Amino acid sequence: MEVQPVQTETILLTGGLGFIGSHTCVELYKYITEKNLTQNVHYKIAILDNLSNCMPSVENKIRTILKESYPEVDEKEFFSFHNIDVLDLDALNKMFQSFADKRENVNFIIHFAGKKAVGESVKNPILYFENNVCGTLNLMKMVEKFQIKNFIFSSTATVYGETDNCDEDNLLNPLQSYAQTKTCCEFLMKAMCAAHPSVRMVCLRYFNPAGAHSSGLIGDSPSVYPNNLFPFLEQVVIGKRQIYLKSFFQSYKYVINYKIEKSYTFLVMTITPTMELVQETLFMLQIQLVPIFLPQIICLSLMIPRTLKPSTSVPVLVSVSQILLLLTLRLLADKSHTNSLKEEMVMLVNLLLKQKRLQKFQIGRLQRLQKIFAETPITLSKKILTEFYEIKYHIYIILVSKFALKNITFIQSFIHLKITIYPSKCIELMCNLHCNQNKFFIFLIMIVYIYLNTFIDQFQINNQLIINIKYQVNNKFLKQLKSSDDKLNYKTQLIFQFMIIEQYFSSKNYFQFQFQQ
Ligand SMILES: O=c1ccn([C@@H]2O[C@H](COP(=O)(O)OP(=O)(O)O[C@H]3O[C@H](CO)[C@@H](O)[C@H](O)[C@H]3O)[C@@H](O)[C@H]2O)c(=O)[nH]1
Repeated sequence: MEVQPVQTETILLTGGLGFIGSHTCVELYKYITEKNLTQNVHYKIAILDNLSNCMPSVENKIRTILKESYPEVDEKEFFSFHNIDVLDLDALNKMFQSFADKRENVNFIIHFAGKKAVGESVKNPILYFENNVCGTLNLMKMVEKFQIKNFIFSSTATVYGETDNCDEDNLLNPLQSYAQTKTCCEFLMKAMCAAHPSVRMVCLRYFNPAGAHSSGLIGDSPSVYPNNLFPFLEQVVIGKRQIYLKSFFQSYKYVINYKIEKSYTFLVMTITPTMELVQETLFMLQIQLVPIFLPQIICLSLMIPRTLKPSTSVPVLVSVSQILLLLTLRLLADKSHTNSLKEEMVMLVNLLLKQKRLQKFQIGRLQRLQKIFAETPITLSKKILTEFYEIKYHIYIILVSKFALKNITFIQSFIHLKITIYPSKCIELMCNLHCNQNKFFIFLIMIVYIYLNTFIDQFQINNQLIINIKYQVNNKFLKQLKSSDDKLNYKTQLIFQFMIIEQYFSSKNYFQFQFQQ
């Protein structure tokens, strides 16, 4: 029997050292490695990046993950990095030609290289149009010249404009330069599809992606000022930046210095549903985001180090209620710290009671807490939690940790809503967030899932992971959430991009580029 020669094809990820690109690379590598074992066509991955918004070290971090995933495969053979700018047409030509010469033709491009800061795009449209549109135009020249058949484009949900209804059939309404550059690129792709019917193109219009790889090696770590809330908060946690969080219910602040260590026990989020508070928070965080990208609800998260040792390295200004809640959680998690934590809480409460600017209800609460401290640890924790849950319009999400899984009945005593999560690569990786509650909810689940995976090692989940979320919100919101329960998984505009990419690779016409106006 005649043996078929193995053919090699290269998948090119532009901007592949960036946030989404690096995760795509890792997932794709797993995918191609499986394929390479069974097929006559072998795939290689090449990353092209000009390093303008990423750390050069990401390359090695990706390699580490690849090696760990498949120790038996030599990653150097299947993964290469090229420090090239998409604006440099000569360099692009040379690179594509060199792949062709080696008979490793590029047949897939996933295009992430682009600038993405909305605020900056408004101030500097020329930079954005040049970078995003000309970069894509150059790649289209390569598509034409080297007869590349598959092109996936990292677009954005901002092409829809200020609307909650982001159906693909909607009219596009890009409001700022960033979105306009992406829309331009989409039109260019549409024109290319019309001119070259055999070329398949896909646009991914995602919202705010967030998350990190479970190895903790790669995540959203921009080299410039973070544009998203989560990398911002993460930089606070690692001590790169200071953060000033303020409780919306307690007007004073308490400065606390905690040494932030690598391993975290809990992530607690305080969510507040009004836009004013969002604005206030952003102001506090000194983040400037264009409002349409914001969810109606914003999460403030604070990660808690495994050991709560006072230190001068990272001053974090948080609200008293958060600290108390966190200490309570610590208390629940680790009985050995019970006494010292209890002392810490007592100290905190006493200290707070001495504050001059306390309001009546705050004094009442602190006094109730004082009484609670006299009780046994478990009753104490329950009571404190209950105390916090009574805060109207606040939602506390307790992440289910190893501890919590063991104590699921305890957690269940706080349940109002039970959510089942089907872990999948796609969810772990990232999903997208937009302003409506369904999506927001999925976003939360995703964050919960990502952090569980990232920070709680030995965390075993088989098919289902139940996250219990206790919340106290107004009835309307609650009803809406409940009634939308069934739709949570699929009836959203979220794009789980890896699902898409996988399907894209495996089905011939399914993702034929579609564009409607
Ligand atoms: O001309 C450029 C501009 C950027 N980059 C690189 O491209 C990557 C972009 O990644 P990052 O800034 O982390 O952005 P992501 O969060 O991955 O954003 C992706 O998703 C956005 C939509 O949400 C798109 O706008 C972006 O183009 C796309 O990269 C970075 O490594 C940059 O160094 C280039 O190589 N060439």
